[in-house]
Amino acid sequence: MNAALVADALSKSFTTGAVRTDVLRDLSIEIAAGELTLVSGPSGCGKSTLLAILSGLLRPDGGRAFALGQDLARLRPAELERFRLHHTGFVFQGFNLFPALSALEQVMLPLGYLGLDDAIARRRAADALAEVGLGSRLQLKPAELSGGEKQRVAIARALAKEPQLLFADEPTSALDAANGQIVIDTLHRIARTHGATVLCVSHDPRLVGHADRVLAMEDGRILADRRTGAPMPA
Ligand SMILES: Nc1ncnc2c1ncn2[C@@H]1O[C@H](COP(=O)(O)OP(=O)(O)OP(=O)(O)O)[C@@H](O)[C@H]1O
Repeated sequence: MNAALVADALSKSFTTGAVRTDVLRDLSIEIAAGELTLVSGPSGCGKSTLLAILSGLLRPDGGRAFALGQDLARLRPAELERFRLHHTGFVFQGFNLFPALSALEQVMLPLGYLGLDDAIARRRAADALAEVGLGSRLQLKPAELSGGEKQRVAIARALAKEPQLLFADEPTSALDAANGQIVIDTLHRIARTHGATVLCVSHDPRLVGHADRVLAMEDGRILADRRTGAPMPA
């Protein structure tokens, strides 16, 4: 398999006071390139922790995490930062937008960190916003956008970097059914048309039918792993 992400016997615990919680227990999984993989499971089962380790935000206690063939533990902090800047995009539940910036400026910002010149960044950002259906909303600030539109700005911001890896943590949980549907269709289309590997963590059952593959997690382990044969979104 052409694996973009590999978890190899990952373990992770958190200790708060005298209480130790084993969050991941000897978890191994390979995530194929170019697919939308959904990690589902009850609250607290370790989904976000798995995503944080595979995206290099968090170090495991045991086992290894590989992204695009790179053993993340072997990267020094600055190298890891560069790897994440160049190869990964993130979409979070809370959108993480800057209140004072327009949709276009939000999307341009990380392109500036990548060193793109202003005109190229502007064009790429406008293209990404058009791709998520916000071509006519470029100048609006977060307060002027609906929840679904804000999440689509966040997706455009991740997409404009043209990352090989896109991580989404509960991207639809703050949205109503219709907007949640648009967001998941958009993520699915990104996986198909951009060849990006999308790893999405959610306990939203609406998402299951839209993923290529669903990993059901419980108590720090993968309990079930199934392909869904999801249709290509329109
Ligand atoms: N930094 C931390 N310090 C202490 N405990 C933590 C930390 N991060 C996560 N945990 C604990 O680890 C467990 C798993 O958390 P995680 O966020 O991975 O679960 P989840 O499946 O994503 O849950 P949810 O669906 O509610 O977001 C929880 O019990 C949580 O309280």
